[in-house]
Amino acid sequence: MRLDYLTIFPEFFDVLGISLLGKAVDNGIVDIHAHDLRTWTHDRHRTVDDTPCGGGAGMVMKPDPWGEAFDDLLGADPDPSVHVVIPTPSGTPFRQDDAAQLSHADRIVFCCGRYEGIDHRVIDYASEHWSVHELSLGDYVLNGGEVAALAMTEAIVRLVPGVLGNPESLSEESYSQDQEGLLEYPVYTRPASWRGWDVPEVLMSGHHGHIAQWRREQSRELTRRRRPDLLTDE
Ligand SMILES: Nc1nc2cc(Br)ccc2s1
Repeated sequence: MRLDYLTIFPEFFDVLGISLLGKAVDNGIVDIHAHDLRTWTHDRHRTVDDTPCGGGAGMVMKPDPWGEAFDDLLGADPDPSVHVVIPTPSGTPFRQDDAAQLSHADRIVFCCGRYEGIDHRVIDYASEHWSVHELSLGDYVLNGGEVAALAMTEAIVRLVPGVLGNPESLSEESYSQDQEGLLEYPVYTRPASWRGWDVPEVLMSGHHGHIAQWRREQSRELTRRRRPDLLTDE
């Protein structure tokens, strides 16, 4: 899997060389390239933004640098197997299913906007050539798409075979299919008693059936309280 990041702050993505994702890069599972969008500017000030047409506050990212970056990175031939991800507050919610689908992609290009956003014609042009995903992390606004791209990258890459040491742990996580899309149950480890708080007895019983039942009940109760929207049968 090749991941490209178009951004005016490429150093944001230096962190991807650390820990699990770093190992995935060292093992050749993932190939990461961060690009400074100003590479594709030609004026003395390396300008990437301009005032919004129709007025309004702030600045909008000019289309030219993005188009020239696409030309260099992707060429002009349409290829639906290339996924262009644009983090944006106005995007569709990024969910575990999106991470799962994108984990099968061979190529993902993250376009990290700043200011008031990217000239919409960039999205229109990209949509004619590649598979475009305008995705939001949640109902809040960041200063740019870089932090969102990092979060999406981790959610996607950890699902790629060979990246996680113990892929079995994936099946018991929140939102995973095996968890029926429910929130993950509370987890405990030793000591059995800590500052007056004990590990639930059932988890110390060694009775796997009872433990599985308790965990299912905990997941449903937690989901009912915190995320009733995830419950499909109520
Ligand atoms: N939640 C999000 N906020 C932002 C802001 C900008 Br500016 C660009 C992308 C995103 S994704």
